[in-house]
Amino acid sequence: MSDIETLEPAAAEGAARKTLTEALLYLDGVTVTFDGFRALNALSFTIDPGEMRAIIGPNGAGKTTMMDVITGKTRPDKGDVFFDGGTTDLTKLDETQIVTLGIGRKFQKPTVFESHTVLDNLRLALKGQRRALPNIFRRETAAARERIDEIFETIKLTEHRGRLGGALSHGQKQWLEIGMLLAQDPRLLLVDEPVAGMTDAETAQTAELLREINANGHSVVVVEHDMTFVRDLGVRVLCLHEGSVLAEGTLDQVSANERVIEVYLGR
Ligand SMILES: Nc1ncnc2c1ncn2[C@@H]1O[C@H](COP(=O)(O)OP(=O)(O)OP(=O)(O)O)[C@@H](O)[C@H]1O
Repeated sequence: MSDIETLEPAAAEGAARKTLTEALLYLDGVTVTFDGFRALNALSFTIDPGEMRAIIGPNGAGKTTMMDVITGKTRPDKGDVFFDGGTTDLTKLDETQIVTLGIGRKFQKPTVFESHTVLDNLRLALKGQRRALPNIFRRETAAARERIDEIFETIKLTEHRGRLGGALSHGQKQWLEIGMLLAQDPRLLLVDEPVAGMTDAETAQTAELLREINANGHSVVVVEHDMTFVRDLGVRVLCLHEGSVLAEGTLDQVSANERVIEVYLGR
């Protein structure tokens, strides 16, 4: 056994872990190594059903790798990753199966179809209609139309539905993409730095949007560096560092943690 394999992180201050059967998402001892470098080091945390959680931490802390593990893009070397009260072992599923299970991911950069209308972007994303562009010309059911209207209300783009995706502002593209995720009705949304590059007003509106999505019953994990936004979310915060949990709690608790100040927030 090499030295690196013997290094286990200490339990983080403020950690409030649920048992396997209580948790929507359960990570225990998850380790990912790239060429001998530990991107995740015995990472353990849980997300409650219906919870929204913010994940912060310095560059290279392992936030992206953590999301890659949850979505099946990266396989852990060690550790457990379970969904839905321990019923589903995510390490045994591929990326498509994990999406089908109800875990949706929004990457940092918006990837809407720029040459299609905002409405067609959403139609394409609707469950069962994602296979090919010609699907958008099929007749929509009343239920699908109602769902599209609802999502437009939520993402506040109703009046922009006839515009081309490429004509939207950066913030509007991010909201449209969040709407496209919602069209798949995921139980858990993973959202990576949604407010990077947004104006202050867009940032505030995004916090409101995610709070509403969460209030509608979707669990949400948001990775973000913008502390004003994290404060606006008003949820429990997890700070990652060197691939494991450094601190967990309210934003006030986490930002008062000496180690978090030292490695991330600064004085
Ligand atoms: N495929 C890979 N091969 C080698 N090293 C990798 C790979 N992916 C990530 N890493 C390394 O693992 C560490 C964790 O990276 P990760 O991208 O998960 O951090 P992060 O917290 O998302 O950082 P950021 O805030 O900059 O996005 C980094 O040191 C990174 O260089």
